[in-house]
Parts: sequence; C-alpha cells; structure tokens
Amino acid sequence: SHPTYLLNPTKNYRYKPFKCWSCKLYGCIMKEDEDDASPEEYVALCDFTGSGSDQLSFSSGDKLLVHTKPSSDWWWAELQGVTGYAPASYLQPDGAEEEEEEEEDTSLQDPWQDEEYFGSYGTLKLHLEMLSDKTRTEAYRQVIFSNSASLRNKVVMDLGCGTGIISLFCAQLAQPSVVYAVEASSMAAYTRQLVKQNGYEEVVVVLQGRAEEIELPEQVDVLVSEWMGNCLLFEFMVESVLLARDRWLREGGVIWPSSAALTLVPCQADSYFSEKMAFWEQPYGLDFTPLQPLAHQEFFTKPKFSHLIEPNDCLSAPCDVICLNMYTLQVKDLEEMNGQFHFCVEKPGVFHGFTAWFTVHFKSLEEGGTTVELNTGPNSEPTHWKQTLFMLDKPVSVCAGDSISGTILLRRNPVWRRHMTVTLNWNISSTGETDSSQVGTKTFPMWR
Ligand SMILES: N=C(N)NCC[C@H]1O[C@@H](n2cnc3c(N)ncnc32)[C@H](O)[C@@H]1O
Repeated sequence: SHPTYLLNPTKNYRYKPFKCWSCKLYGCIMKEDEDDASPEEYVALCDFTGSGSDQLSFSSGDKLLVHTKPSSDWWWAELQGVTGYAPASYLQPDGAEEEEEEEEDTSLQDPWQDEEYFGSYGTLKLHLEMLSDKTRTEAYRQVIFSNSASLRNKVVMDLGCGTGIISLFCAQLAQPSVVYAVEASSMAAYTRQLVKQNGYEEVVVVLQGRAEEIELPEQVDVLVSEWMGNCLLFEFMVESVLLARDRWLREGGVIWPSSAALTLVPCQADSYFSEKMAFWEQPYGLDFTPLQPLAHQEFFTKPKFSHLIEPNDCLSAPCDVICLNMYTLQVKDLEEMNGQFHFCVEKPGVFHGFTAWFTVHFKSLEEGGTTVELNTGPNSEPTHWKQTLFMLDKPVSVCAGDSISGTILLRRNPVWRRHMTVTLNWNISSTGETDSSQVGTKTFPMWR
C-alpha cells in the first residue's frame, strides 16, 4: 500500500499543472518559449475532453501537431486546424510505438504496472507493515469472530490474501466449508506453506493468480478483501474486487467491506510548513528564500502520504466527501468521483491544507448484528495508512465562523490505471469586519 514502488524513475513524470493566479496560464513556471520550430507529430494515447476554452479535445489515436511546449505538462497543439493546450502525458511521439517495442519498454504497455506492483508484494516488507498494523488486522479478525456462527459451511473468497491472514482467521475462528485465498504475487507459494503449517489445508485453498483471471469451482457466499490504498483508492485494487464481485459473488452474497467513505477536513500543518518552506527564510543567518519556489514544487505539488494529523490541527468538523456502496459501485464509476464539502471553521488558525482519510464498514451477516468499523482518521488508533495531507500553495489565516466550501474530484489516470489526480476547489468566506472571500483550486497527482 506504499506508492513508492510505483515511482518509476525511468519514466519522466509529468506533474499536473496548477493554474497560476497571476498569469492565469497553465504551468506558470514557464520555460522560455522555444523559438517556433516546425511542429512535431504526436499521437494521442487516450481520449481527452478539454475544459475551458484554452484546452484542446481529442480522441485516442488522433495525430496532433505540437507547436510549442511552454511547460512539461501542457503543450500548445493543433488538431485539424483547431489549437489549444493538450496534456503532455496523454501524447506519445508518432512512430514511438515501434521504437518502444524495440527497447522492450514494457511500462507503457503495462498501464497497471503489474510487474512492479506484484513484485513489491512478493517481498515481506509490505506484508510485515500490514500485519504489524494491529488496528487494521484486528478489525478483520473482529469481523470474522463476530460472524463466526453465520460463516459455518459458507464458501468464502479472500481477494488479494497476501500472507493469508484473513483466510487463516476464517479457519481458526469459524467453520466455513472452504476459503479460496487468491493472491497474484509470488507470496502465494509461502501462503500455501502457512496454511499447511497451521493445519488448515482442509479449509483454505490458495490460488495464485489475478482475481480477474483465476477460475473458482463455484460461486462464493462471502467475498472479503483488504483492498484499501492511500486516500482509499490509490492502487485501484478496488476494480479487481468489483470484477470478482460481479463474477463470483452469488446472488444475495455478502461483500466485506460493505461500504467505504473518504473523509476530508481543513487543517493546520505548522510543523510540515516550517520544515519544508519556512526553513529557507534564514538558515544559519542566511537568506535562502530564492529556493522557496523549488521547495514548493518539490514538497507541495504532490500530496504527503503517511501524514499523522493531530486532532487539534483540524480547523472544523470533518466531512465524508465520497461514499461507496460496495454492492452497487461500478467500475466505470471509478473514472471520476465527485464530492462536496462545507466546513465551518471552529477556531482561529492557519489553513495550510486539507487532510483526507477513509473509513470502511463490515455489515454483519446476522440480521441486527453489529457492524464493524475500521476508521483511519485522527480520532482513531493510527494505522499504517495514517492520513494524506494536501498542502495549499499559500496558507490562509482563518477565524472562527469562517466557512470553507467547495468540491473534490478524484479523476483516475486514463493511462496509468493505478493512479489518479485529486482536484480541490475551495471558497473561503469570512464574515468578519470585512466580508471577504478567497477562492482557490489545486490539482494533485497521486502519483502520476
Ligand atoms: N492496498 C492494499 N490493501 N494492498 C493489498 C494488496 C494485496 O492483494 C494482492 N492483489 C492486489 N490485486 C490483486 C488481484 N487483482 N488479484 C490477486 N491479488 C491481488 C497484492 O498482491 C497484495 O498481496
């Protein structure tokens, strides 16, 4: 669940641009405009629908003429006489496909980056981190324990079982007829050993392969999975869970978790801001402020994952901005998920950014049974996910009574299928002496 394995250093990243308030152009850290060399031919890797008059819409396979590259993210391009900004990450030099094949560069042909992804889960590091997370692991144990009677003689699928801990809980605490423990990484071979070592090979069947591709001998009564990533959705393993639900979960079957929510709160982040930005004011009595734009680009352009927010850093009550019902959620819904928020600032402070976390619920198999909750927020025991911090470009002082309202948009990356961007739009309205309001917007790549 760490994004590090997806930071593919050989691929030049493209940061999403942020609208520069002063010049209202994309990517205000503009390189000198290259002299008007002859336009280069590029082919579109996927569809793009431009927003605003200055963006160019195109379809996958279109051949665009790129006239200038004012920033690494947005290029001035032309398609059939129409010009506008096109996102550079959607374009590939025309004819590069053949070269790509020659270089055996698989990363573009593997938008799921499965080699890195399942490679990283083939080692113990991430499994040790997840197993050491008692809050997470005990929550799943509680689900199995409190439903043990209803699990008797049931057929269970544990999707992405890793070391098999959830499947082992099922065999240890309940009497299911069988648990299909599906794991795509090479960890599956060890998981089979763990099942045998603990004497559960009669109950737990380990299948190595992607859940979308393996064959089960029967439908299942219960589909359980621990699929949540940073900001709930990063890795987009949830897509595999939905595909398995549609293919293997019998009518009336149960999916765990049954629902998920992404929660947001406006917050202070004094120590992070001081550490990364204020530091350059006067280190060792010298003025290093010319480095602040660099610090901004390097530290505040992407979200900070594994951030631990203190409850008193929250400037208002949190708000669930996206709620997923795992019975009705469709894969196509994952492309763009919208949420709205309205926060009432409860105390004066500095609005440095937003913090996000998630909560999942496990509905009981028994009518009226207790629902188990796994909450990764600041008022619960910390988990290995911690929280995710989105820093604003400029901190804003706020007073009690101010309101911060706006929208959040999670847009899945059309090329890199485990990645997304998070766009936040906000409006701060103060009802102090001077009725003022400040609007802002920022798009964060997670992580491409
Ligand atoms: N964010 C998380 N919870 N990650 C846990 C991912 C675990 O599920 C495994 N996994 C992820 N996707 C799949 C899939 N489609 N099929 C099988 N195993 C998977 C992965 O190898 C790792 O062991």
